Amino acid sequence: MIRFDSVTHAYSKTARPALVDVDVEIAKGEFVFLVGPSGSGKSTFLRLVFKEETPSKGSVFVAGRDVGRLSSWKVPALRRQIGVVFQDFRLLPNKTVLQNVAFALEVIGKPRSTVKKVVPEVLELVGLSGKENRMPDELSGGEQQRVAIARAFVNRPAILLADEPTGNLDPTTSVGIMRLLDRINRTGTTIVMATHDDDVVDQMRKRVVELDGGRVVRDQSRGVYGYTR
Ligand SMILES: Nc1ncnc2c1ncn2[C@@H]1O[C@H](COP(=O)(O)OP(=O)(O)OP(=O)(O)O)[C@@H](O)[C@H]1O
Repeated sequence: MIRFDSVTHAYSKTARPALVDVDVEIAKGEFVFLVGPSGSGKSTFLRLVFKEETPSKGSVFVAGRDVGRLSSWKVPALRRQIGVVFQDFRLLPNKTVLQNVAFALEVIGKPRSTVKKVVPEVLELVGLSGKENRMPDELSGGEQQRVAIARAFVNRPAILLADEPTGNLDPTTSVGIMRLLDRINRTGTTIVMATHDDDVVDQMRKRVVELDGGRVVRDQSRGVYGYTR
């Protein structure tokens, strides 16, 4: 589903590369944690999948396509296959829970009847039924992240990328978010999650890819967090 083929990426010609000669293959339906010290290249890895950045060398394949060579008019179609969740939720503050999730479908031109049907379904899936009309600032951090996950998943993308999704949450709330991501993964969605959350990684026992200085230094199935910060 995702393949990095000798990928090196530098943000500028003079900068030290953020990723160096990375070879990673992620199959459809896998759940992968990206771990590593701050600045090791985790977010850069995710940005390359999403084509927010294009590799300086090597190729990134998503669903069989070399995303570095994708023409710009095809990028929206690529991004429709990928949901993204961030540490800071990034909800639209002036829209309700329902409107935040519906908006993700409206911008890609889904008919109103589809929006009306699928938004309540996904809000039920993430455990937010009954809170449809709240504003983001009337929700807890965990609930806000559930809205963000609903928004990322409402279009049923093949891939969900999560950059430190539990970074702003307390441990108990984080467990709930991880259960939700696990449930989404069980529907067949491939998940790649960058994290510093050692408890989460150790509890889930999924594949762990560790980066250090932009290089892959460990790739372990049913892995643990495995290094001290
Ligand atoms: N937009 C950018 N422009 C220039 N350099 C960048 C940019 N984003 C990241 N970098 C550099 O690339 C390297 C990798 O950064 P990246 O954000 O991928 O690391 P990370 O592992 O996600 O870190 P953290 O855990 O702190 O989020 C770092 O040296 C960083 O300073």
